[in-house]
Amino acid sequence: MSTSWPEARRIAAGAAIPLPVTRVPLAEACGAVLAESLSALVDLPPFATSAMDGWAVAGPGPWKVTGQVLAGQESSRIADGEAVEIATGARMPSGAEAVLRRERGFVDPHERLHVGEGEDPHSRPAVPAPQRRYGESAAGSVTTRALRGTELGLPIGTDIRPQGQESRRGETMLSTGTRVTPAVLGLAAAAGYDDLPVHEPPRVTLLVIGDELAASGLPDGARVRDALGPMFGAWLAQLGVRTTLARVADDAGDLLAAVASSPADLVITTGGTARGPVDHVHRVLSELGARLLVDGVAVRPGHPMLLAQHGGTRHHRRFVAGLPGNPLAAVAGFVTLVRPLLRRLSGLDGGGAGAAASHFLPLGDAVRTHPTDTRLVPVSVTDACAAPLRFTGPAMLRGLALADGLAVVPPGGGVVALGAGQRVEVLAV
Ligand SMILES: Nc1nc2c(c(=O)[nH]1)N[C@H]1C(S)=C(S)[C@@H](COP(=O)(O)OP(=O)(O)OC[C@H]3O[C@@H](n4cnc5c(N)ncnc54)[C@H](O)[C@@H]3O)O[C@H]1N2
Ligand code: MOO
Repeated sequence: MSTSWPEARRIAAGAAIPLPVTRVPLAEACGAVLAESLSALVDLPPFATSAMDGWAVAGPGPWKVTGQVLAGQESSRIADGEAVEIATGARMPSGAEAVLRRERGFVDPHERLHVGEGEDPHSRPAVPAPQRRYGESAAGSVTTRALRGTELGLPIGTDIRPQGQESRRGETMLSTGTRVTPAVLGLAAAAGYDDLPVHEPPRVTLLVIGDELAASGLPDGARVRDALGPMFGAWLAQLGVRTTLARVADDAGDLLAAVASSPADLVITTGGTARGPVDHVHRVLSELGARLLVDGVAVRPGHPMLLAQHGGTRHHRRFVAGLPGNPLAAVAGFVTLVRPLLRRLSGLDGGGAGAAASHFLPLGDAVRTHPTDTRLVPVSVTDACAAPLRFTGPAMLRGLALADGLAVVPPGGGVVALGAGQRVEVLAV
């Protein structure tokens, strides 16, 4: 009895429990999923810094320039009427109230800093003046009042990055269940982390079944190239999964040994799910005493897909996902069963950038429905519409290779097509 497509997806997501938590150095954390929320270990920035190269000033100008402070240096307090030359990112001296950008001020021959541009070419700033000068209105005319006003003092806080502007110490910046991306690593480092608590990445054994499959070279005689090993190997790596690939002959004993000896959290098989003379997946699962959670799904392509649980313990479950051999059918099995299961094992809970595996879009063209089964249709996304592609038979990958996603077309019942403009879920591929 086949399971409906939405139910199969729910069963796969609900079957797994997140893998144990471990702390790993930042250099090893990319792709894993945060097992705790990420809070700042310090204020960010940890101290007030200059946002620009120029001068840190205190009180009204003109100012006496008393020294220089570079990024990474400490500086002493400045008093009203004083300034220090300052570099972007340098710690603001105490007493300083604002930063005057280099291109908006000049130092006269008596070491006094003014707002504006100096008359003496030697006193001009090294950096060319911008087209619109400080105190100039957006319309382009310099108003004397604005210039005189700025000479009196810059608005307090000008071009200063205040301490804690981005985050206060202890503030939660990312929630548990966020995928660690390069940006997350950068943020974690800035916030003071050397290692991160993450879920162990799932381990997968990918068993590509079929005597007819060649691993390299041109297909010859009655053999074809294995398309699924390269495709799923790369896809699993993108999901942060450690994968071992093995090719298995159409032999029940070989398959049984390969599944039984795998230490992985999830064994994925491809091929051998139907009822042909050498389709051994069901028999092998039965010999292993595996419990079938999903045995056939009302979806096109991919209806022979299955999911089973075998061995493992109460706290560490182990699974077998049987994907059909037809390549696009195998992809349907991957997005329906494998990806939801792996997301849950990894500890993903839907938070964070790039976490969404699907979104909703209007169809660019009408799509035929299946009376009783969900259809997964390769689509390209143009002008925020999902446009169905050609070359999308179950044995084909040409359409999928151009696709941005798979549109989920629910069973039609009596309705033969979904019209253009109807909104559908689009699964990322
Ligand atoms: N009598 C029936 N026959 C079939 C049915 C059915 O309901 N009744 N379902 C068909 C459907 S739908 C599918 S999908 C396939 C599923 O078959 P299997 O999972 O048993 O897969 P195989 O028979 O091993 O292979 C099918 C097809 O796919 C090619 N293949 C397999 N692995 C790869 C690979 N790694 N790379 C490229 N191509 C691969 C294989 O050569 C076959 O052409 O069953 C239908 N039959
Ligand atoms: O499930 Mo088969 O999916 O139609 O190719």
